[in-house]
Amino acid sequence: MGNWKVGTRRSNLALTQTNWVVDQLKGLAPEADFELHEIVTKGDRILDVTLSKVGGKGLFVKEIEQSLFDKETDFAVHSCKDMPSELPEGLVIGAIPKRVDPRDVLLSKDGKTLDELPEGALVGTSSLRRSAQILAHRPDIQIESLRGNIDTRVRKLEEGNFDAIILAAAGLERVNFEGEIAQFLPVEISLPAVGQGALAIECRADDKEMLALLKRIDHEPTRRAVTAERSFLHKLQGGCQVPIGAYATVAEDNLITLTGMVGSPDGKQLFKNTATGNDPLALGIQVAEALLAQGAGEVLEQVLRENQQ
Ligand SMILES: NCc1[nH]cc(CCC(=O)O)c1CC(=O)O
Repeated sequence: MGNWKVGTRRSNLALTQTNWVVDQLKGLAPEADFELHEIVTKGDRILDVTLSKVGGKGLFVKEIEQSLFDKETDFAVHSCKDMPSELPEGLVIGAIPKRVDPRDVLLSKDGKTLDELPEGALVGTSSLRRSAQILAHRPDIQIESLRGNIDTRVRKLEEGNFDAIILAAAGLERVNFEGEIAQFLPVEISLPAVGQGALAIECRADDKEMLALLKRIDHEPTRRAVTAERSFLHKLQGGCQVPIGAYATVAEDNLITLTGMVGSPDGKQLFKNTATGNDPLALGIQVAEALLAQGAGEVLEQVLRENQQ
């Protein structure tokens, strides 16, 4: 039943994730057919500029969403953290499979941990969220921009351009680079990006047959956690260009505990709040409002002003 066209980015990580999803679906619907369509996004094309300066939300998803609207594809596999907090009218997230490790990790010369890095060490990351939190923990560290696919970033570390780099555990795990990890950063030090470690499968809102198939690989606790994180992000109007982090877990009683963070890129100001609740949307808004009450709004406005310059 069904002949599905699948939109995917072309990177090793994107293809690995897409193939993983297709394998899951084939296991559930052996008679279905899947055809991969590789799509190059703006975020893939512009590699020489710091992400926060490229501007615009959804850098890695726009062209893929267009192909869904045009019916060139039927569903698309994204890293959840690359998805803007609001989807265009007519598209929905049909499934969020079980999340893998959400943490950030440090890769370094000689396997040094964050605390073992020498005074003034050079750390590569283009994420304001990561730089804010690293600098809050180690103000002596020098941060330098680092973009590109996982392979490119690891190569730049190996070529000696940095003392350490920071990446997502999930991406490394998926492309079998875990061996390179020097340290899993505790979420108390580096709160992950919203949705980090989870996949989001997007499709047309009116495609009933597609939705019925995707529902079978949806993981309810992950969806609840990620929905709370995305509600938090949406309330703060954030994208990948602002220093915002969030991480939610779901306990056995189904209650969600969400921690949210807003920081200044220099790490001198870091606002955090944790709350527990049953309704993911309300919980996200509650944690966002707690941060705004602490003064996080001014920090976010400052970052947005600087990005526009
Ligand atoms: N921003 C790019 C991106 N999008 C998703 C992942 C990793 C996989 C994930 O978090 O699900 C990465 C690489 C990274 O941040 O290290």
